[in-house]
Amino acid sequence: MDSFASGDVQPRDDRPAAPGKDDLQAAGVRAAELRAEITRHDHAYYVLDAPTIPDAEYDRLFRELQALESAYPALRSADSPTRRVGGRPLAQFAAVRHRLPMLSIRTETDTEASGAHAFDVRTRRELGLGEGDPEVEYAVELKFDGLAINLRYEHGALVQAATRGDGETGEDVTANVRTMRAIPLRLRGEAPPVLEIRGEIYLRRDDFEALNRRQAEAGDKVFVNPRNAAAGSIRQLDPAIAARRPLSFFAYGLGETVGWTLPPTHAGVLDAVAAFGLPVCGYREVVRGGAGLAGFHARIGALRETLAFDIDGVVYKVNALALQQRLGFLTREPRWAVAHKYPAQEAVTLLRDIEVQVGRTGALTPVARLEPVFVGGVTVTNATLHNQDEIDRKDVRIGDWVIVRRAGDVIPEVVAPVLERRTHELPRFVLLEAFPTCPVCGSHVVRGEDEAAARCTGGLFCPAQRKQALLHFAGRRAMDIDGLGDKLVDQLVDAAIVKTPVDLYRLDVPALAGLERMGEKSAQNLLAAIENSRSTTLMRFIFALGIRNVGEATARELARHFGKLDALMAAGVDALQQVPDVGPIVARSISEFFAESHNREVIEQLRAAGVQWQEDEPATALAGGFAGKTFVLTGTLLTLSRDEARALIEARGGKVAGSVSKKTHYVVAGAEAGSKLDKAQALGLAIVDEDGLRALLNETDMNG
Ligand SMILES: NC(=O)c1ccc[n+]([C@@H]2O[C@H](COP(=O)([O-])OP(=O)(O)OC[C@H]3O[C@@H](n4cnc5c(N)ncnc54)[C@H](O)[C@@H]3O)[C@@H](O)[C@H]2O)c1
Ligand SMILES: [Zn+2]
Repeated sequence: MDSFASGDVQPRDDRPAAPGKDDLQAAGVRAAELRAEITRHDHAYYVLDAPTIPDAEYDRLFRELQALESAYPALRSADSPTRRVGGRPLAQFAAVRHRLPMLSIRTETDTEASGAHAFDVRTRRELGLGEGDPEVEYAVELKFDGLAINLRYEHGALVQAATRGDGETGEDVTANVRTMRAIPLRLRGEAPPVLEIRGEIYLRRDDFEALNRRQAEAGDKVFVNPRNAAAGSIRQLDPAIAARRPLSFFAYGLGETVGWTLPPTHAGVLDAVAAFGLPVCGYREVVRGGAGLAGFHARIGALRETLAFDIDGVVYKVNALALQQRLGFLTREPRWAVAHKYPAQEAVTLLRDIEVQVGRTGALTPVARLEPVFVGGVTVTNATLHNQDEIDRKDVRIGDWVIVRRAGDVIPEVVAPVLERRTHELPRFVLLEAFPTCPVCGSHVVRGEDEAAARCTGGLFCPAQRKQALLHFAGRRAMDIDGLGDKLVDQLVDAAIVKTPVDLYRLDVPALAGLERMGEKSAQNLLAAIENSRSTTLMRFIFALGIRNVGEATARELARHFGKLDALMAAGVDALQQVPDVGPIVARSISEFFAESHNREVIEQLRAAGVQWQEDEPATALAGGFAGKTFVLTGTLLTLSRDEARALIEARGGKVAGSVSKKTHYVVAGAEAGSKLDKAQALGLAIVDEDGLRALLNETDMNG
């Protein structure tokens, strides 16, 4: 077991009375380990904008080191990460020496209201306030999850924008920041000679998702979270790229000011900053005492998920600037402010296994079985992996350490594997290999080219799909069983009275009598409706089967084309594609459905139970000469309109498709044929002109 998993040490404020020599030695070894580890993560996070562990894990390491250093003062060293802010600035940017250092904020424990009260108690103590003294006033705001920036305005004009860097020296990112619409190039109103405004550059969640979609489509790097996307956008060298990134900004404080009379409170400062034309977040208040802080923490916690942007907590600041001055600073943080975080939404744990869940429509969702982990306020043991594409994209494998995310009431998900902790090669997970058959019903599992999900094909039989299948079967446009709605289907299935549609035809009054709110009269009505449905049409019956991709219109065409159910059930993919509107995807769904023996059994049982319809002779095509042949029409034909050409081809059993693919048999090219012709040539397809088409038509007519 390595350091992340064992990093559960809580900070200790009181030192042990007399640490033994061995303790000190062990603590020294651990502290050195932690420093190396933290330094590595600092680099990944601050310099590369690409962290490899969740913040909560990092915070745990950091607190453990702080606790060790406070317990064993001998271990303190000036170069410890606990003494420093942020990371080293990148050398590609010009260095900016901050007039006033840009610090970090102390973080209070994330347990309920205690963090709020602890800060209030400490502040009162440090200000020397006693019990009789009034409550301290605090300005409270959100802790935005982005990147700190210092904006320097001289005589109202933006002259420089700098990152925090290591707190003393930041990076000059003026050119990039100038492209941001949220940041005014000129202040409104009467501006002082020097005014430095500090705030956070961040990305809204929707902007972040759109950005990642664009990145993925362009084959570019996808960002882990909005914070890293914002930091990566500001800290790159081409302002044209920064200009295309949808960055937002909130001001939360000041740097150097010259020639400006400051308002007496922090809240007043933010009002003034807003009046200068900078965005200031509306979620801020002035409250009193620990209870006031705790109240704000709870209010924001409740609406956190509904915000348009990520926050990781709230920030409490002593409101009066005079008191802020009295409190002053520690090495890396002011004494007058703390961040009070919310329970972490991400954690690292072991992926023990991948199982699948079968949904109401037969879709198989891979589910991660996890070593239990506390995240987002609850213990999580399962998380969704969505589908095979997501597993491939994230490259998640059984045996990996994975980052798990649980935000609000959202289903926990596996975000990514921690690749650096994959110590030996693990096999890739392939859902169709792990689950060739449905774990619920044993029917075979398929995955269409058109969709991300793998599916159980046993639609009529599979217990997971039972309710959905019965509802569809009984629907008005299907078997039209009046009175068989959601509630009744739930009752019948939950009481195991009905498993497949066949069981409907075996119901009687005694079986129904036991159900809640089912009187004798309604039982009889239902039975009459079921009885009525025994006599139906082939089209309704086909539709009622609930074959994927087969709607009412397709069911009608199938019934017309095949005339008999057995002919439809025996048809292969090619024969199915002769039916109007049936393309390869629909043909595949149909043939997979009938290939599943569980479905065939249910159909046989339905027929045996007396479900019947009128069967017809198959509709015959004029001539079958073009059967199985796909044509694409392009350009203008001389004597035929497109519709006429199409009708002639279809009358002979051929199909006309809209686009050229490897599966196209003939491309009919008229005058001014464009890209379709180019593509046909590139694919080496048979290309005919209008005369050629006529010749083909004649030929089939003679042979047919
Ligand atoms: N995952 C990793 O590998 C990794 C590595 C390093 C740091 N981190 C994370 O970075 C954070 C520590 O970094 P930090 O020192 O920048 O501290 P911090 O981000 O927790 O707090 C200081 C920063 O908060 C920001 N802030 C947001 N809203 C504010 C407001 N209303 N008022 C004032 N400031 C506000 C400012 O940018 C300020 O610089 C932690 O959350 C830590 O988990 C993670
Ligand atoms: Zn199944």
